[in-house]
Amino acid sequence: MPFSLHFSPTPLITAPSPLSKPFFLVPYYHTLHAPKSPFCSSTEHALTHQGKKEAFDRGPEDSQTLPLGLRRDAMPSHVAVIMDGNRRWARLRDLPVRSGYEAGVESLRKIVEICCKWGIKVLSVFAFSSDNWFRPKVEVEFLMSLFERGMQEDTGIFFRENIRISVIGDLTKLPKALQELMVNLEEATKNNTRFQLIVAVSYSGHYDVVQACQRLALKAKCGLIEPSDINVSLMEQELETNCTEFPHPDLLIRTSGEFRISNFMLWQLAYTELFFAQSLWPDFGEAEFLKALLAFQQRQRRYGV
Ligand SMILES: CC(C)=CCC/C(C)=C/CC/C(C)=C/COP(=O)(O)OP(=O)(O)O
Repeated sequence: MPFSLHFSPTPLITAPSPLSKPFFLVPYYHTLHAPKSPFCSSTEHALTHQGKKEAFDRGPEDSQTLPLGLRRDAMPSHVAVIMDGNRRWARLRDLPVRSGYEAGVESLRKIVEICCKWGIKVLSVFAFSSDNWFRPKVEVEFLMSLFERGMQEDTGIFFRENIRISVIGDLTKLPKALQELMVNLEEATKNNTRFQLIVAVSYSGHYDVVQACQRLALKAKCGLIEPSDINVSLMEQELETNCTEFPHPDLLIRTSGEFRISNFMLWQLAYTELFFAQSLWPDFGEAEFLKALLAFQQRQRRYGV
């Protein structure tokens, strides 16, 4: 099951993740609020609009616990991740490449769960770059099948947990069935407000800037705008990250010890804080994520001022 998100302590869970431990069994946690079950008690209730309002529309202040030292008031709104090192992880274990990607999906699931618990609003992940099309066909096909399964299996979790899914990139290159699944899931979850997962597929920063320029050029050609109207704000309205309230990642994490941006969100990363982790993505878990967030909270962001 590549991308079925299991959140603790949802009663429907059959195989809880380590995070489903009661808060008092997780030693470095401290309680900021009395623990209360954050999720509603029945799927039916969760799926009604009223139930959704009552059960999920909570601000970060309702998250039960934060690890010691992590400040709620300095939490990044938008975290972007370059999930690097899946194939190396598999090779190190003499496993097929696909096992690396599958382990990568599991890692993503855990990080999404943590984002929801700790009150991060948006997570963008670089799941497939424009250049990844040049990888061996069998690998590309496997990744497409992973995306397909991710968009198909147990999508009810996105409604139960009030999660919005957005996909950015040149979707026209994807298999038609996958395009449809993505568009449908985006549409179905577009009013979910607790957390937004942005999946970048067939995406590159160059692609994004070029498609935005093309749209602006078209508007100018149709007489809707003057070329001299074009400014940062108009440009940002055309970038693919116009799907989120927080288009500029506060923090970018890249795993696997590489120190590159690799053509991810080039425009949007202008003032983003960067964090490079040694772990390969499938090994990147709660402890490492916490390290990145603590480092972020130590930074002084001056925006050139
Ligand atoms: C449903 C969903 C959103 C799935 C996401 C799956 C996932 C983890 C994709 C990552 C793909 C990718 C090309 C990573 C780069 O690391 P690499 O694999 O190239 O690793 P390497 O640097 O070791 O070769």
